Amino acid sequence: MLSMPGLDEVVKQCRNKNLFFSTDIETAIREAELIFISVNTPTKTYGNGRGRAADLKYVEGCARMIADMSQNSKIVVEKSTVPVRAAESIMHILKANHKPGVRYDILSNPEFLAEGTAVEDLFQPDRVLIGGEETPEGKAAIEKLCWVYEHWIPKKNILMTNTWSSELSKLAANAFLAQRISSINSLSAVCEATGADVSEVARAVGLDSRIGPKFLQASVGFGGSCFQKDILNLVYICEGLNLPEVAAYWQQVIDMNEYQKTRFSQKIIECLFNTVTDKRISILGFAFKKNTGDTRETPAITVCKTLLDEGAQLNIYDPKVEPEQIMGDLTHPKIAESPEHVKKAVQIFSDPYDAVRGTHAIVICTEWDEFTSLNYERIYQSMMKPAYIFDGRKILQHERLQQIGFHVQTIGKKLNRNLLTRSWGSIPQL
Ligand SMILES: NC(=O)C1=CN([C@@H]2O[C@H](COP(=O)(O)OP(=O)(O)OC[C@H]3O[C@@H](n4cnc5c(N)ncnc54)[C@H](O)[C@@H]3O)[C@@H](O)[C@H]2O)C=CC1
Ligand SMILES: O=C(O)[C@H]1O[C@H](OP(=O)(O)OP(=O)(O)OC[C@H]2O[C@@H](n3ccc(=O)[nH]c3=O)[C@H](O)[C@@H]2O)[C@H](O)[C@@H](O)[C@@H]1O
Repeated sequence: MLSMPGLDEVVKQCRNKNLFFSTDIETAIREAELIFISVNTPTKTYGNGRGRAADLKYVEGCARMIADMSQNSKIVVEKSTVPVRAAESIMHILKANHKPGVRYDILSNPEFLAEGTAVEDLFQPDRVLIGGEETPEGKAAIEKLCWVYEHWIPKKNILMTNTWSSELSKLAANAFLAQRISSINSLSAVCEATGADVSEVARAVGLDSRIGPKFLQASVGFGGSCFQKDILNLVYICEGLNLPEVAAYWQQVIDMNEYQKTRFSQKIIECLFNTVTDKRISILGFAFKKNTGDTRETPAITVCKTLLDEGAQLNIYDPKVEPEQIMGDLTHPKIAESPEHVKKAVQIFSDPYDAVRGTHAIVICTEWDEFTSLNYERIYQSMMKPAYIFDGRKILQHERLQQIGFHVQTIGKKLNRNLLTRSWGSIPQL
């Protein structure tokens, strides 16, 4: 994880008391009673299941290390997000390297924290989930892990299930969360075409206690290292289980997200008189959400790529993402046909006012709080005219911006007083 408010304090309090960092893996494994495997499980980029299945090579690497180095019994905890029945593969590796007197129990204990609120989520999780075998030994292992959490979490909030339910629940939780975003984003297109306001719709729908208000914020699309990866993994599993209808159902959540990112990007081009060639556009925010410097699967990449492919020049500002990261993402072989072209067309700024000066349009890609309190009168004066703002996160005061003179477009709301377009559907002809 790249950034975590509150983590420094926790580390300062605990370091060298009950928290020790070491690269001596052998000793660490030998001394541990419980071992958490928390390594990355990215989408496979090669071979069978490429682009969809979870790559378990790092998890397998850990299992082999544990098998090699253990001299007494271990409880191995799957903390990484894994496909259903991954625990079986881990157990297979551990058992194949059996040593006398060494017994392994595998538990699934998926992580539900979100980036930016990780420490908060750790202290006050909605639930802790522990899955294990329904044998006396399995139950004893679950109790041991439970005991760790009970130091700060009431036992009633610790849910115990069988291993496969626990593994699947993690994928299911992410799929449900992403599905809500895709659902509201699909309705944002309907709102723009009809005059309904997606925020009002989300509020009205979310007040139904059976639905609830969270995760109904329409946006340029969801990003982050997990939603897409985990749903692709779920789809892959369903296909492997010969459940094509179920696979297609969840695939649609990803497809809708792609549609939303593309729709927003195309809207920018349409509004800027159908051509952005040689126009300079400022991108405010590059992280996949606020309070993190993480750019994995950030929708900003799609927006930037689309504009760059159309010949635009970009000024990019993000308060937390390192310039090398932004350039690396945009020149990645999967994104850029010509990295040299991208390097010439993109400038990265450390000040938002410098980033927007002289540009034709501002595109908000991340909901950083600081973007709401910028001096937009000053910004307007410094921009090319007509000056456009595309608010992909619905965080700005649109009427106020229109009073200043901006042409404003956002997600899920048809804003009046735009020069040439009334809705995302109408393409101005020059
Ligand atoms: N990032 C998040 O907010 C959440 C992540 N998860 C899951 O947690 C897992 C880890 O995610 P991230 O922390 O984001 O990944 P990450 O890629 O940021 O970190 C994983 C780390 O594991 C290290 N690693 C790989 N193999 C290793 C080995 N054999 N020994 C020691 N270290 C090794 C990598 O070098 C890397 O530093 C994934 O399965 C993810 O789906 C679950 C909930 C939230
Ligand atoms: O498995 C994981 O890695 C984690 O994935 C998500 O956490 P995270 O990706 O850190 O961030 P979220 O807050 O869920 O946001 C994901 C994306 O959805 C977008 N989003 C979120 C909520 C919303 O209403 N609308 C919306 O567009 C965010 O801007 C962001 O791009 C889940 O929320 C965590 O519970 C889970 O543990």
